[in-house]
Amino acid sequence: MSTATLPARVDIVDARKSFGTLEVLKGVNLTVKPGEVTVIVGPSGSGKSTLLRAINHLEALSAGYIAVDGEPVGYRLRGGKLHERREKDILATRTGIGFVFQNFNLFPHLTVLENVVEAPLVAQRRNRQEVTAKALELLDRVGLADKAGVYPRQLSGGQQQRVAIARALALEPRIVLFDEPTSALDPELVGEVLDVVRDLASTGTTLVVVTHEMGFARDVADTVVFMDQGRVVESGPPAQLFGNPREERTRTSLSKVIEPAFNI
Ligand SMILES: Nc1ncnc2c1ncn2[C@@H]1O[C@H](COP(=O)(O)OP(=O)(O)OP(=O)(O)O)[C@@H](O)[C@H]1O
Repeated sequence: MSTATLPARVDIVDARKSFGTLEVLKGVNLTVKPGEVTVIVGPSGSGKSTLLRAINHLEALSAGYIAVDGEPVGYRLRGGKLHERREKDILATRTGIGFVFQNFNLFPHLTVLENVVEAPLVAQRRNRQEVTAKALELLDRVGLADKAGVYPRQLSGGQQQRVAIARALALEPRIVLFDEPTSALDPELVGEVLDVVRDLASTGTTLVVVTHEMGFARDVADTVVFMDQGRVVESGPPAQLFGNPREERTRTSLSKVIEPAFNI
């Protein structure tokens, strides 16, 4: 295995983010261990997506930092101080991080195969033949080998999201971030996407998943992180968070899902 595909570790250190006067992240500290699945849950507006986007530097933090394998995202450590990186360097970091968006974000004018090969060809300047072979392999893995030549509009939401996952994996990322990957889907399509994420989790890639799917959190997460109002209230194994939380706020918020999660 090349070092490019070794699972990454993420250290989030006192992460703060404000939009104008709205403080969305109020000092988040969290470590994501290599090869583990970390699932972030919490009420709407608690800052989950903002935190996830900051890992990929789609949002710049107002203070604190996030390091992927010890390297601060978007910044360079020099003389004990953080200096902002150039856009070119940020893009290079980003290609080691796969990101799956809520709304798939596929290019509508490109075929499925073209969507998957675009980033490795353009951002990573890899060999077309090698990238195409890998893309076809990935499409097969997400159950869409027969859809390589069609356009996103010809696919269901679940299929589009599976293409988006194949596209993220084509970058051979050290970590894949999922931002509510099933929330734009009809209920009957949620399972097919979660199955692909489950399969990926079993391969030992570092995954960070923001989701409202508590059954998924319970079954697949190594660590569940409960966020509320811009802070991590509590994190730990699913059995602790859902079954025996330390914090009253976790219990109150997750109590609605504890029963369904454990009595299936
Ligand atoms: N670009 C932005 N400009 C201004 N406010 C923003 C921006 N992005 C997010 N916010 C605000 O930050 C807060 C946290 O948003 P965020 O999407 O991180 O929460 P969340 O926990 O992921 O919520 P949800 O579960 O509803 O997706 C919300 O009040 C949101 O309106």
